[in-house]
Amino acid sequence: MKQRWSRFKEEMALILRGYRYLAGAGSRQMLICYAGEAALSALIPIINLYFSGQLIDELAGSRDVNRLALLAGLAAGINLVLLLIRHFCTRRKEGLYTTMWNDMYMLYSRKLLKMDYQDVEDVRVQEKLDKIKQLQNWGGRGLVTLYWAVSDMVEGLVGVLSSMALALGVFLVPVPELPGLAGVFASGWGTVIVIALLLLSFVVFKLASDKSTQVWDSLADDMTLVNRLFMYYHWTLPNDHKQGKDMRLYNEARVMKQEMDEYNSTWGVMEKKRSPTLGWIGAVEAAFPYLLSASVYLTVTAKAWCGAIGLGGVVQYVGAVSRFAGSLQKLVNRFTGLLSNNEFLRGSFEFLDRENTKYQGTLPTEKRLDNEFLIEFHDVSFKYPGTDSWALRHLNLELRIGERLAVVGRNGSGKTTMIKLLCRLYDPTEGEITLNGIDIKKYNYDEYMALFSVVFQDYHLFSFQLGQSVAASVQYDKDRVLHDLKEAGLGERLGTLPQGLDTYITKDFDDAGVEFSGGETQKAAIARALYKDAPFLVLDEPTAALDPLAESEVYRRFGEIAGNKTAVCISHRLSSCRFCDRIAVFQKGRLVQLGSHDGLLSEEQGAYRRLWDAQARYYAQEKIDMGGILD
Ligand SMILES: Nc1ncnc2c1ncn2[C@@H]1O[C@H](COP(=O)(O)OP(=O)(O)OP(=O)(O)O)[C@@H](O)[C@H]1O
Repeated sequence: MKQRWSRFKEEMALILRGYRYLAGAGSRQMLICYAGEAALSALIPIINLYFSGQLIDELAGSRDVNRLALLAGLAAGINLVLLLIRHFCTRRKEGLYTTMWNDMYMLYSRKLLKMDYQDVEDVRVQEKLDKIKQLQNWGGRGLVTLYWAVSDMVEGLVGVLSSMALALGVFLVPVPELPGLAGVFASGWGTVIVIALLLLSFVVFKLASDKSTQVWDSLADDMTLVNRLFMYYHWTLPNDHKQGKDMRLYNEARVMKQEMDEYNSTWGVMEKKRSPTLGWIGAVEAAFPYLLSASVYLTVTAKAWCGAIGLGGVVQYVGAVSRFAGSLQKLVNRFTGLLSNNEFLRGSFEFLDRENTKYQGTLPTEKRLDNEFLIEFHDVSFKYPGTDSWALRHLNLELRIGERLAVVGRNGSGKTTMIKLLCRLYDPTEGEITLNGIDIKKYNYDEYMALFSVVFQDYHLFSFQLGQSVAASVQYDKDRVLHDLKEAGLGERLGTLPQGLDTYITKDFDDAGVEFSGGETQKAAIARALYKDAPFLVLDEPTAALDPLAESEVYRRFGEIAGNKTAVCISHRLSSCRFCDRIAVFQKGRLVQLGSHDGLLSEEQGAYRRLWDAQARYYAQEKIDMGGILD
């Protein structure tokens, strides 16, 4: 018993935590409006029942005009005031509705944005979030349940208390002894039967609610993958125009159809599994309030039959009883629903409470105008979480101040991984990376990140206005943005944009937006890195999408663009490496060569020489095939 009580207290504490969370997330007003509207919705009919009973008794009895007028006036006045307040709450609530959903989604997106990057990439974390969203959108479970529960809980509670107050009289009226069933219900036994049914209802509601929770939860596990496929096939693929070309050229609609058929049959099986159980649970839940009402109706009828209560009393009590049954069902249903929802609430909090495990240092980074920052990799090795193979092994490397370092190597040799470690998106599995002699983990993470401007291979520009995208900010320095766009080679194109920096990239938010070509988008991404003006400039395949002239321009002016920054450039175009001070050659996760272009070329058996020869041969062949057109 003690254990049950402490379990119950735990459950209640979790529900309260949920409400505090929502109120803290900006939904306090919304919750108050919900509660106000619900309380008045329950109270108004009860007040009307009371006045109806009084008016009928007066009409059937002394028919005093003054008292009739007073009762009618009071009823109308109270109704008017309460209806106005309720209307206000409803309107306000509707106005806050969008904000509420915004707050709800923001809770999760804010958490994702602050989460360690390695967790965001982790498919298990993604699955957890998918499950939360799926339960929220389909079953209305999790935090969102607390919103809907406010209405029913308050309406139910106010309804139960007020109808009990109104109906109490029927159980207290003294009655003469009556024969048969009427005697049972008119006597104290009627009250006992009502109370027994009431208690039984609680038990049945709780059992039914537990069962339905079990069904939902087991389905949620099964459905997570199906739901992801659903979103991918029905939403991501058809709606992302960038996928449209491949979809058509490779007739991928065929694959989609097959997958959708598969999905539909899985869905059908799930539905079949769910429907009967949830159906009978609903039927049992609905039956009990009716049994309860029937027993009170019998009590009222028996007492009215023997003349213990008048016509007005019958209207008042019958009305109160039916409201009581409805309110009780609502209250118990919602309350047990809230308790069973705790299972999902726990899932939401597990996600929201997930601690960042990445060590958060406190040291501020030095603010150096001379960019005297020295980064060193000390015997660094790295495995991606959940994998057994080393993506990087025993890396020792120094990024010298102000130097231009090119990083080359075959696909999968660990180049991008090195950049991810450099920016602390991941921490080394072994070894350490230092900045000016201190382990980078000890620095304040945000300050450390501020040292890097990176253009990743899979860079992403948001569909904002061009100026805002480059500055990554709503307010920005226009002259600097213009300068950096020109530096990145987008100056000429900028002149053709009717709205200049205010032009939206893509048509997602504006019909007049521009769809940049792949190369133009890459130039804008380079401009964004330049605008950040961090001491380290890291470019991962920065010219993959550029035309030959634009590419040679970027490399020719690489030194100028990088200024006094330390620049790291990953590239498969080895000719571009000639512009760099040193070249690091990676092979199967290891740094196998490090030196200048000329030095590395002179090592005839070296990896760099092999890569160079392979590429040079290709260009020489192309030159022959094209009959010297390129000369
Ligand atoms: N998120 C990840 N999870 C698990 N393994 C990964 C992940 N990202 C990369 N890898 C693996 O790590 C190894 C190194 O990948 P990395 O992206 O660093 O190669 P790269 O040299 O940049 O290749 P490329 O030239 O193709 O861009 C590869 O074997 C790759 O499959």
